[in-house]
Amino acid sequence: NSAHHVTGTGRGVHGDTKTFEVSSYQGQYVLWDQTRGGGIQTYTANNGSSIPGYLVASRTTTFNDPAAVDAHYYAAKVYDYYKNVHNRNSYDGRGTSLVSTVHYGRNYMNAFWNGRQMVYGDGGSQNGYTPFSAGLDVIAHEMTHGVTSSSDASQLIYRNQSGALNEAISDIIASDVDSNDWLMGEDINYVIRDLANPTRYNQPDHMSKYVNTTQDNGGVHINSGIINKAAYLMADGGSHYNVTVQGIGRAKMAKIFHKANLDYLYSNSDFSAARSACIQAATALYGAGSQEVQTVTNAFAAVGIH
Ligand SMILES: CCCCC[C@H](S)C(=O)N[C@@H](Cc1ccccc1)C(=O)N[C@@H](C)C(=O)O
Ligand SMILES: [Zn+2]
Repeated sequence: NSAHHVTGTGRGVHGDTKTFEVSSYQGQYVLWDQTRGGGIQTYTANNGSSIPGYLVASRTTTFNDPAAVDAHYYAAKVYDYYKNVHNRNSYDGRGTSLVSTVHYGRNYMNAFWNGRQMVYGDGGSQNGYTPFSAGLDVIAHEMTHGVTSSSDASQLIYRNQSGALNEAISDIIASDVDSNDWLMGEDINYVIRDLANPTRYNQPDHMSKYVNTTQDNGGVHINSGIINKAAYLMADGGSHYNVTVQGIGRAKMAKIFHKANLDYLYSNSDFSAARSACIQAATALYGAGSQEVQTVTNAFAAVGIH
């Protein structure tokens, strides 16, 4: 009812004033947007590790927790992206409420999806103590893990090639949401991946450079560079290892990966299965023999996946 559609305001981590949907609750205002799906709720762990923690509240409609303001604002942005671009209601397509927790742990230099919700650390000395919720690409990355894990087809086991694919899909969709560059982490003072040039941040950009390791769940944040590069080539085109790719644009590339994730990938799909899944998705979306199918085929060939 109308009591619930209250406009809140607050400054984000970078000092910018944002407005967002809040609710009146027990005589206070809380970061609970009841206008999107089953709701968007933002909590704080108060630098503890039990989640979700406490619903962020304020005595007025002004909120003074920049990390929470950004988490809440960007969660709504990514909700709207999935609804408007992919016609998907929340991460599971069923409108399940979207929950975030900020101020997780102490100087925690990461963000993650714990199977049910998004969780953000406050950052540390390596990124100027910038909370991880200050980056739209971070929120989009984490929510996309929720999409992947709720797609009964894929799950994409978080290890080795299926895990690197899981990570790549989160980066790829995040690059369509935060679409003015191909970098990951630029808004949290922590650029750690570049889809256009994975080698810039020590990621492989071709199968011949695949890293077999026990670190990082079998290199899920390392080998994702190979799939990330293929996605970049699909979108912007280019020549890579003597293979030329005709770009089809970021939007079509993201539709192909999203459809592949939901309909054609499975828990232990490897990089070769990702190629097949993207070809099948492009065929379903744009037709056999379409430029899009050709571009997908060539992009995977360019990174050594046939
Ligand atoms: C706790 C277990 C590890 C979870 C890893 C999460 S899903 C993850 O991949 N987080 C992103 C955060 C991110 C997203 C976009 C831009 C910058 C940073 C990530 O890449 N984490 C790196 C630091 C990592 O875990 O190695
Ligand atoms: Zn991730």
